[in-house]
Amino acid sequence: MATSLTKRTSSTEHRDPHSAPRSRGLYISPATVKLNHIYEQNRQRQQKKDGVKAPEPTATPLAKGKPRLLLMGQRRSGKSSISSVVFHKLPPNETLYLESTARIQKDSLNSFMDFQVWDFPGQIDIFDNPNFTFDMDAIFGEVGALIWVIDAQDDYLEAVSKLNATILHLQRSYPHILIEVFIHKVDGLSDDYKLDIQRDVTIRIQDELSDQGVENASISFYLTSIYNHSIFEAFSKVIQKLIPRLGQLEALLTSLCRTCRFDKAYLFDVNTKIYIATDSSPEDVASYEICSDYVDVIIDFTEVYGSWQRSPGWRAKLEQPPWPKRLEDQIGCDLAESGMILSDAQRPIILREVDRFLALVAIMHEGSYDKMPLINMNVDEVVKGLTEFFEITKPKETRVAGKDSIQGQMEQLALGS
Ligand SMILES: Nc1nc2c(ncn2[C@@H]2O[C@H](COP(=O)(O)OP(=O)(O)OP(=O)(O)O)[C@@H](O)[C@H]2O)c(=O)[nH]1
Repeated sequence: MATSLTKRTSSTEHRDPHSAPRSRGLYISPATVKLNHIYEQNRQRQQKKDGVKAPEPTATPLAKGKPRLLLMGQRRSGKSSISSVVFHKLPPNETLYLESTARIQKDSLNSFMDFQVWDFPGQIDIFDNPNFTFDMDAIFGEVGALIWVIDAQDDYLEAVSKLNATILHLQRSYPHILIEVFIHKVDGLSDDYKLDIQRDVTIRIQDELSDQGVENASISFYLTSIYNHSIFEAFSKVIQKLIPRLGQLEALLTSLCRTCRFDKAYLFDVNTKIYIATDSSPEDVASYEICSDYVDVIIDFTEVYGSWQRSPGWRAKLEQPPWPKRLEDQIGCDLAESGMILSDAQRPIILREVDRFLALVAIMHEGSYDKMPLINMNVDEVVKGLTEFFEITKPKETRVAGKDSIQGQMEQLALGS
């Protein structure tokens, strides 16, 4: 069995939102469609309430953009570190040298779903700043989720009260925005203390909001640190909320796990190690960690060997007995695949590339190797289903172009090429 996965082809780029749209700007993801719909609903509701004609949006948010995640919180709470570690693979220790952010940092991420991550400077209080008036629509109009970062190693009372003020503002004008609270830097804190902080922060926010008559704000809390997998898990859960028809992806993975008797299956965005879907079995941190480390190993391996061209002589040698077959026919699938056995539990892990951004990673049962042909067949079908799932959301012209490029990638990757 050969090991191969495409190189990191998705790019993170700093892009001015006012710059000319890219050719892929034509691509309208369902998440964007949903956001646009909510945006329009709010605009009309506001218009009815105020009795005045709300301004038509200058350009539809749909045409402008991609779902946006906004990172906010106090100075030095860890926003830039989170964005650098998750989206730019900065080693956590190197975040010590990050400078304070002075302007909004905008990252456009081209992945299985195009989205933006904005890092908002902690030194600016957007709702209480006599020196500036901000264009709230430009900042919050397309936001799918606001991630509020609280430094758990510091006095967090002020951060909580600013978060409360922000939620109250957003509830009025942008009630569709999901509020995701990262209680951050929990590394080095005892488990009991972490849970105490989480309970305290939750109660303070709920009390304040219910005093103000806000009962149904959508707020979630996560304990995070850049020094372990928790930040990737938290981001995974936030991103999943922005994926339309997530239930169908989960159903596909659940049925794969049932058919092949897998312990757990994840669909990973290989560049960020965010999992965008998993099966419905209970969450298991250890499984996520091992699968995510495995994706890392494969990516590193591929960066070294991925574009390695085999010489005709070497190829001929590989195609001789005891395996007298074309190299392409010696493997279970024509895409990239990889397998590994965990030495402690004897549970093999299977990895299969879905497209250039996504990989299916699953933990199998002990002894599953006997049933490999059957498992490969089922995995093939699920990979086909997943490819279709992401393909049908693209407009026709993007679909054709995308297919070509994926095909090109696959040709390169066809084992041994
Ligand atoms: N222990 C620990 N330190 C962290 C963690 N995340 C970030 N830090 C540290 O926190 C400090 C501040 O991080 P930044 O990312 O610059 O904070 P920021 O919120 O972007 O700050 P502003 O740009 O001023 O708004 C850095 O020294 C990081 O190394 C974490 O999970 N654990």
